[in-house]
Amino acid sequence: MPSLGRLHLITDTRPGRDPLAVVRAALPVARAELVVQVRVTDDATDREAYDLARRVVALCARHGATCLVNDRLHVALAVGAEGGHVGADDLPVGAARAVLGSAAVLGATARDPGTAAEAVAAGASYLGVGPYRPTTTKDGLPAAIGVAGVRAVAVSVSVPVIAIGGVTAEDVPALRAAGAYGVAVVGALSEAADPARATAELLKALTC
Ligand SMILES: Cc1ncc(COP(=O)(O)OP(=O)(O)O)c(N)n1
Ligand SMILES: Cc1nc(C(=O)O)sc1CCOP(=O)(O)O
Ligand SMILES: [Mg+2]
Repeated sequence: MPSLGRLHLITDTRPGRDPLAVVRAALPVARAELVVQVRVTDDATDREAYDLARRVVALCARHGATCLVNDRLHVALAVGAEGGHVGADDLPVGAARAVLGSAAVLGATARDPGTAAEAVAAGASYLGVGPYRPTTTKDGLPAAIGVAGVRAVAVSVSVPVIAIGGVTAEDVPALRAAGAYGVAVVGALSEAADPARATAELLKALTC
């Protein structure tokens, strides 16, 4: 299994965004520390997801970065992505592992230690833990879990914890101190005036 990057960039599904432009800006800066998770809206077609993921896989390969596909594991397999990410509404973690195979990177969403333990036992190779803060990027999330919620999961598992939800570079020291291995962001890069510079700031905070 490839070693996991610490900075996870999730593609922005909101209208008017250009996810590939953000990926292109972040890749040369973060290289192998970057994991790009291709996430599309629920109403996007599989063909749309495939076309985006295929392009991201090609870009990541040039820079030694990792591409994962959110939810749609058949798309991950079809484009040759390194793996995928699943949550409560997706395939169960054990089924996702069976689909992707033992060598794949498989992320699972966990908001508490109990769910985290189940996900790891079922084959998750990392956990997405949040929402750390309230965020406007995604609707329908439960209340923010804060540093304490991230720490509660991080101390309970042996796989990397990736904190998600409203994360900025300023949050990274506290999240690392709480045991997070890395962070996943949408807005911190997609909304940045200079996504390459924002990538460098996040990376510095994650690796210093
Ligand atoms: C790194 C990371 N953590 C959590 C999530 C959320 O996944 P999920 O709960 O399945 O929700 P959707 O992203 O599918 O809407 C994630 N994608 N990545
Ligand atoms: C896709 C996603 N999942 C979350 C969860 O907590 O499950 S938070 C989130 C969006 C993260 O975007 P931003 O960095 O802009 O807050
Ligand atoms: Mg999901």
